[in-house]
Amino acid sequence: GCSRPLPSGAFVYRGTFVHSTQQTALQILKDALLGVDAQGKVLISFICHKAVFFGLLHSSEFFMPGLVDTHIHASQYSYAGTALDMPLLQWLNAYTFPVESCFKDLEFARKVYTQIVRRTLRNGTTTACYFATIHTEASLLLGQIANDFGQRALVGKVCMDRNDCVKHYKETLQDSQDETCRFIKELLEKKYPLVKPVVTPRFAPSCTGALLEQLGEIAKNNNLHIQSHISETHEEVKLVKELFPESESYTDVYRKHNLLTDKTVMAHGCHLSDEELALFRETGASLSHCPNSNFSLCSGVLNVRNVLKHKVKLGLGTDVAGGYSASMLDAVRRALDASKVLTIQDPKYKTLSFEEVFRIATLGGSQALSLDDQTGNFEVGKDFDALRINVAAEGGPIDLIQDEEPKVGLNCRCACEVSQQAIKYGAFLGF
Ligand SMILES: O=c1[nH]c(=O)c2nc[nH]c2[nH]1
Ligand SMILES: [Zn+2]
Repeated sequence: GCSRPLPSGAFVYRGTFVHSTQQTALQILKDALLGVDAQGKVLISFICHKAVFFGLLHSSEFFMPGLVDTHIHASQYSYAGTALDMPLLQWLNAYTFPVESCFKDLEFARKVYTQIVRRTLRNGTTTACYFATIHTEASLLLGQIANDFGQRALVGKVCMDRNDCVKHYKETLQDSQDETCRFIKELLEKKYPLVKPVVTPRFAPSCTGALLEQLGEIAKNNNLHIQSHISETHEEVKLVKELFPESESYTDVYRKHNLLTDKTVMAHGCHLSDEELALFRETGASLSHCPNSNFSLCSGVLNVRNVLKHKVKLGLGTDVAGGYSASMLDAVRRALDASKVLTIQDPKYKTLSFEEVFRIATLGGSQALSLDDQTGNFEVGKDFDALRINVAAEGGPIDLIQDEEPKVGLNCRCACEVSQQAIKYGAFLGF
């Protein structure tokens, strides 16, 4: 409350704060105060407080939570923006597996991983859930680079013991299991404060049932996160049916092998049935919506409204390099486009609002990764994981119409104030 003194080392910011809560998709708090303790935790939020030291924001600035990229292939950054002329299964064989096999070379890995971590941070991604490759050393290096740059990250060494097309890019069952254990052990031993391992079967078609079984065990025994892909294209769903005839659905394949938990995030899910979404809800597993990738590879359009109706946790992902952009701002725009495509097809479909997509990109992502005790919004006790946005930044990508005294009756926008329009257009949609 107002009368309690701030602990030493604490800092108070004053200005505009924009974030999401469970109740409100987009809350804009003007001239608010937020206290941060010496450990970087939010101490008080949005209350009056007699504090001496202010970090005062300019009127054209605001704070928002760091963006959460719930699905990105760090190893595919080198060919982002190219090679989008094939459907998923051919695309993997023609482009992805040959490039990923190059990460045996640690110097190549260092170059690409440094670039992607730097780029995503510059784009405002303070939390990323990464796929690396099958190579343990390079995957450990990605963890080290994320830690060095101060990005919160889940890092996955990819597991795959089935690959008929690019024969050298796969592991034996034993190697995949042993190397996954080594990767987890060595990454945890580094005690990076923000970087954790995630158990990463590539997707069901790349894994034998025996490997999925082992990975489910490893995740359970070490209480780890799990990530994979699910139901991205019709062709893939059909292939999974052929490869796992004993399972009732694609989702059932993962469930049977203990890979659906409340720390699981599955990318895509474009073609999941209502029964499968119910399984996600029951197990607490989440989905990562990757609209740029879904459009670029012509995979499908996720019905986000239906996912939300089933109360399945949902985040946004760039899915580089199926998605050509490493920016979560692009993911926000593409998510709005995807929703509008569904409304064009069926005018009764309730289009997602910008506010809802903002929440999915921040709070939703943190929930999807089960990191919402640490990040996602400015609730007390979470890390102060924030972006400081200046919509009037010199040389910035947008123009605000300046008018120091807006005239009544004219629709003037004043650059001296962070308006709803500036937040929406300036910070997200305008460039
Ligand atoms: O978009 C995708 N990118 C990938 O690398 C991949 N692997 C399996 N399924 C996949 N989907
Ligand atoms: Zn992917």
